[in-house]
Amino acid sequence: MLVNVTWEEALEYLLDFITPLPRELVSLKQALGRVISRDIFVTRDIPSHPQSAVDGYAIHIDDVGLRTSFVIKNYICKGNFYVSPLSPGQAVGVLTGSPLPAGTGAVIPKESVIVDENRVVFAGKISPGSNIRQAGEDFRSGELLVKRGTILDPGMIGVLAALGYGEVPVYRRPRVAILSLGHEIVPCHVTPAPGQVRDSNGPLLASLVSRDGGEVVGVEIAGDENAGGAKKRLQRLLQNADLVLTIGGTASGACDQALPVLRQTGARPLFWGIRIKPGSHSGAAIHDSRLVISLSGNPAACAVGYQLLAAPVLRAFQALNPYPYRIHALCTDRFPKKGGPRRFLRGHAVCRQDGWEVKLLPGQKSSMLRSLINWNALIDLLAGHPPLEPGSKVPTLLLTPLPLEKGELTGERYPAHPGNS
Ligand SMILES: Nc1nc2c(c(=O)[nH]1)N[C@H]1C(S)=C(S)[C@@H](COP(=O)(O)OP(=O)(O)OC[C@H]3O[C@@H](n4cnc5c(N)ncnc54)[C@H](O)[C@@H]3O)O[C@H]1N2
Ligand code: MOO
Repeated sequence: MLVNVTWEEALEYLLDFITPLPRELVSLKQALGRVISRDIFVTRDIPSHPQSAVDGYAIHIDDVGLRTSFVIKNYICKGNFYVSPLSPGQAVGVLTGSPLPAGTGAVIPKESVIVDENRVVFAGKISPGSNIRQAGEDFRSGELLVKRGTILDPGMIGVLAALGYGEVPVYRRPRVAILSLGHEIVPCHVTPAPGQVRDSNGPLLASLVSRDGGEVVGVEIAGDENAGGAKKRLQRLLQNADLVLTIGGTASGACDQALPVLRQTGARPLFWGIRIKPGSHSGAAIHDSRLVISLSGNPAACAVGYQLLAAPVLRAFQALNPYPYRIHALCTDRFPKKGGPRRFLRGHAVCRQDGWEVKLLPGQKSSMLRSLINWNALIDLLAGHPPLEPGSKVPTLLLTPLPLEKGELTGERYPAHPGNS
């Protein structure tokens, strides 16, 4: 077992054990946020045939811009989509989206014509192709639509539905079990007795896992079970999970049981201890082909350990790029501590007109929960760093998938009312 490794080394040891999970078909209704497991091509033109863009009258190509009066041949309406080709001098009444008869050169909107019994008169100007949606103008058959490894978003789901995909091929979601090992931990709905602590890390990790595309298959607490009980619990969770996250007991105190319990299950430790703060006692082990990542019990250390170790693993299981986005951001606040190991500070990053800015969140002790509110970035301070001053540029990891391009502000959400100033 390797001890006190760098974060990069820890990550590579973990990623070396991961291959993308098997593929499965899911219904389009369940596909939002899932990762597509093979390239998907457009299977037919959209629209599949020329269509009218307006309610009006289709006229022949030879009449466009020349003739003003037409004989109404018939109407394409609900239940009557077939019409024989148009001839010069004829008009066919159409609705928005109607297929157009062969020979159509333009569609005149109905508000621009005068209808007189079986004739329609149009005195305005119209050019060839007006008000016609051409076949394939939106998507062309054979075009690459969604690349393997893409996270499906609502727009893609709309296009897949238009193409008739009832199901799509995706990578299976990683199954993740969460186990709190601390003897003092009780479920969050329980009023804790003196010395007991509500389980906040379990629900925290469960929501991070769900947000990152994982399926939470258990959130359990070993509580006051003896080591044998915790071992059995972990063994059972390992049977149904690709990844188990244990919480607490990572330091080397008398009651710290993460590493001993892992060893009792027959898991092989990969590394223990990382040269970072918080999360310095995190470790990992492998059991058959299942991974266990042991995170600190201290809430902020647990959350940072998750982002640095577990989130990349979840992405790798789904064939996504595992590494977090790195930006350089202007830090708005002071952090007085200096020196010590590489430190990850919790921050809130925003993209301003002139670049990224990161605010240091209050409550940076690893025992505190406060910095997890509005948390979307980790400021990465190298070992031996000087105090952080406002206005310094800092390497920062982004924790939520955000577009990296600098956005233009297109308007104000709540423009100031002249009377309110
Ligand atoms: N003598 C030393 N003591 C400690 C060291 C050290 O190096 N030497 N390291 C400190 C650091 S740094 C950290 S981080 C923690 C690591 O603690 P463990 O991973 O062993 O976690 P526990 O001792 O079990 O718990 C720590 C803290 O977290 C609370 N906790 C645990 N589980 C949960 C949960 N599911 N939900 C909410 N809170 C939880 C627990 O009650 C403790 O308060 O060790 C330091 N000590
Ligand atoms: O490892 Mo502790 O997480 O440094 O705070």
